[in-house]
Amino acid sequence: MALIEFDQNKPMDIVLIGRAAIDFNPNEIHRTLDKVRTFTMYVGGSPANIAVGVNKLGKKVGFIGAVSDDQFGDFIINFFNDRGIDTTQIVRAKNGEKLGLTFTEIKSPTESSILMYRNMAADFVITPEDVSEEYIAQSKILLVSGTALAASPSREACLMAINYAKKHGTKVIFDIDYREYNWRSKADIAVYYSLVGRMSDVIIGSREEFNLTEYLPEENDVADYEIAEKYLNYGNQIVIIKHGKKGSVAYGADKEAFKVDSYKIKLLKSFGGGDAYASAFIYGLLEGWSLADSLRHGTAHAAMVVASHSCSEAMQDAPAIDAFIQEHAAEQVITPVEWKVVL
Ligand SMILES: Nc1ncnc2c1ncn2[C@@H]1O[C@H](COP(=O)(O)OP(=O)(O)O)[C@@H](O)[C@H]1O
Ligand SMILES: O=C(O)C[C@@H](O)[C@H](O)C(=O)COP(=O)(O)O
Repeated sequence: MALIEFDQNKPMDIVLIGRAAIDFNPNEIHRTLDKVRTFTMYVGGSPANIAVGVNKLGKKVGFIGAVSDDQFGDFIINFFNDRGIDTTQIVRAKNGEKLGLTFTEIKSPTESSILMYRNMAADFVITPEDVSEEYIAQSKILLVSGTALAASPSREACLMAINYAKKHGTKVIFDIDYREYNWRSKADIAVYYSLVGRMSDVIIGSREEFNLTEYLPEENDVADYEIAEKYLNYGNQIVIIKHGKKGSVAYGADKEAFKVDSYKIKLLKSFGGGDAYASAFIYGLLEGWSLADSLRHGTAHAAMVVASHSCSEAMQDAPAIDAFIQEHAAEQVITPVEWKVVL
């Protein structure tokens, strides 16, 4: 019995609301950004990466967002259109707002960082009026990406989208997706993240992101399972807490809990894993797989993408992920654990 039952009469598999942006990843690696001369330009933005990932896995994907009215906005829309990702719900910023740009830094074989240029970001101009109730009603899943809650009217657009999803039985996945830029305060983060977390069906976030959701200091003694129980009690079916290269823990409403180790790979960059994880995990849910199989697929996909130069263009299809899992069959990454496991 799948943890989450989807309405198979809904023709769209997932619609995502949030930012589409651009990643400029350095071609010269293992040096600081000020020493880089050339970059490769990729579609970026966590929800856009997830959209590309779920699309690559063969699912029907739509995107709700706002992009700049310039060549960078064209790049996003053309990239999505070329892959069959529906762009009918993407609007153009009207007052010169710019597409978010992320300059990534691959400092060393183990250390990366991202530098975001998000002044007058176009993705924040999506309004509640831009959100179509009918569009959301015909999708099995709505994914809300947390950074879209950082400013209005994008914040209200997300809450409107959630209202439509709850009205029409569309499952809500909250990818916490914290980016420091644009938030007024940590209190605002806690207000909006916890609000959406009380309305979602699945929450995915790093432990740092859950600390922000709970308004906890970085150093605290709250265990993962305590946070998970809170959001399961609000009605979530699954809570996933990611811990970087240490892996993740997952808690199901059916009281199953799993510790998930990372696969051993040659790391190229430490970002991109979360979006790959989310896309392949969601694919597993849509396929009706067990929690464990969906977690394995997400973890394998994450490993493949952190070993690659791109995020969006490194997303894999199902046969490639299955082959990776076979090649790494000796690594038993999934362990059923006691509910109160501490990573
Ligand atoms: N160094 C690594 N080697 C292998 N897998 C990794 C590594 N870092 C992250 N991952 C995988 O990517 C997933 C998400 O990474 P994490 O950093 O927690 O999220 P995010 O990328 O959203 O910040 C992890 O749960 C893990 O499965
Ligand atoms: O989310 C952004 O705007 C930056 C992303 O495009 C970038 O690829 C990245 O940081 C990936 O995010 P992650 O998967 O959460 O590490």
